[in-house]
Order: sequence, then C-alpha cells, then structure tokens
Amino acid sequence: MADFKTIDKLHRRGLLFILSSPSGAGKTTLSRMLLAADADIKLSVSATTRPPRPGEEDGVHYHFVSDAKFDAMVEEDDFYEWAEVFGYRYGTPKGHIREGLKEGQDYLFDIDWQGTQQLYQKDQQDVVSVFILPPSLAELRRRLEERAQDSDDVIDGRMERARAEISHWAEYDYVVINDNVDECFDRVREVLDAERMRRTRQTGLIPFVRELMG
Ligand SMILES: Nc1nc2c(ncn2[C@@H]2O[C@H](COP(=O)(O)OP(=O)(O)O)[C@@H](O)[C@H]2O)c(=O)[nH]1
Ligand SMILES: Nc1ncnc2c1ncn2[C@@H]1O[C@H](COP(=O)(O)OP(=O)(O)O)[C@@H](O)[C@H]1O
Repeated sequence: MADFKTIDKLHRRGLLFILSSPSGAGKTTLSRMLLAADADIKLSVSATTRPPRPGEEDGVHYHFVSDAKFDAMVEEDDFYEWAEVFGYRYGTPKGHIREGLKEGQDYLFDIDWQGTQQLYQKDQQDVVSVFILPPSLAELRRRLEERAQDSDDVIDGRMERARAEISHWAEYDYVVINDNVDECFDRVREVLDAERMRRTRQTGLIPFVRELMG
C-alpha cells in the first residue's frame, strides 16, 4: 500500500503564484518569508529600469537594466509581459519558466495588476493570484513612512496610486488582509498548499490510480 510519503511525491505541474498589492501593503515582506520557508518555489526575477534601493542586489531582487537594454529585450520578445509603474518599466523575462513548470517548479511573482492580467491571458491554467490589502489607508501610509525609502513626494504619489491599485482587487483569485504579518503569511501558505493539490496539477495521479486499481 502506498504510504503518505509516496503520495506526497506524486508528480505535479508547477504553478505561477502571483502576489500583488498597493505599494507598502507588504508583498515584498511576504515574498521573502515565502522564499525562506518553502524550497519548492523560486522567485521570478523581473527586469526593471528603476535604480536599485539600498540592499537590493542585481540578479537577486531585480535585473537592473538601462532603458536601452530594456528596449532591446522588448524588441527581442524576451518578456512574458511588461508594464510601466511609477515611471519605470518592469518586465517578466521568459527564461526557463515553461520547462520549469513541467518539472514541478513553482514560481513566485511580485507584479502589479497589469502584469497579472497579461500572465492570465498567456497562461490561465498555471496562474494563482493573491491580492494583499492593507488593514487601512492610514496604516499603509505609516508603513511607507516606516520603510524610509522614499521622499514625502514619492509617498504621496504611492498613496494616490494605492486607491487605483486596490480597485483591481476583484480580479484576483484570493484576497488576504495583511494586518498581522504572521497570520497573513499563514493564509498565503494555505492558498499555495491547497492549489498545489488541485487535481489538474497532480499529473502523477493517473498512473497512481491506475496502479491502485490494479
Ligand atoms: N507588470 C509587472 N509589474 C512588476 C514587475 N516587477 C515588479 N512589478 C511591480 O512594479 C511595482 C513597483 O515595484 P517596486 O519598484 O519594487 O516597488 P514596491 O511597490 O515597493 O514593490 C510593484 O507593484 C510591483 O509589483 C514585472 O515584471 N511586471
Ligand atoms: N503586517 C505588517 N505590519 C506592520 N508592518 C508591516 C507589515 N507588513 C509589512 N510591513 C512593513 O511595511 C513596510 C512595507 O512593506 P513591503 O513588504 O516593503 O511592501 P510592498 O512590497 O508591498 O511595497 C516595510 O517596512 C515592512 O517591514
């Protein structure tokens, strides 16, 4: 008889796990927690024309590229999708995502609603999207100020955009409020765990059931 471990190792198709939120609601924090806690998911590193923030590493958080390089990547059809956000361009490189999915690799995307819509259009079956909401707009501003990475003007701009971004909440599969970060993280992991068990992703089930039925 197959024990739980065998069942757990059934082959499955990977998924494209999207975390979006208005800036400051906590998606970077949650992404880092998820990558640290879960060895089966890896970050899809975007290319951006935005300059690096202190502590950000090229090739780890983003591929930091010039405008000319980004133009060339668009020209060469190197992106799954790309969008302009806050005056800079951001794009998802195609890389090896298609092959990785077949092998059961999950990919994490920290992208905005425009990127989410484009990924859905390209590959609906593999996408699972989660929208993170702040508990209040006052708390959102407090977090942006506490992060201390932007000038007051930039924070005002991000707050203005937050309303527009929040208006896309209903386009997502799941919505989680990030009040207490640990509780929010638990919810996000529950979504990921359940989505991994979807019948259509468990490609090893057909041979398993065939053997089960003898
Ligand atoms: N469409 C799209 N959006 C992206 C991509 N990479 C990052 N973004 C979004 O660009 C926005 C700005 O990101 P960033 O400059 O890192 O600031 P953040 O808002 O503090 O995370 C965020 O909403 C990200 O989700 C990408 O490859 N494609
Ligand atoms: N649940 C939370 N409670 C309090 N502070 C939080 C919470 N989640 C994130 N933060 C803090 O808020 C700031 C913005 O979070 P960040 O993950 O950078 O947001 P985003 O990537 O969505 O712009 C950071 O300083 C982070 O440490």
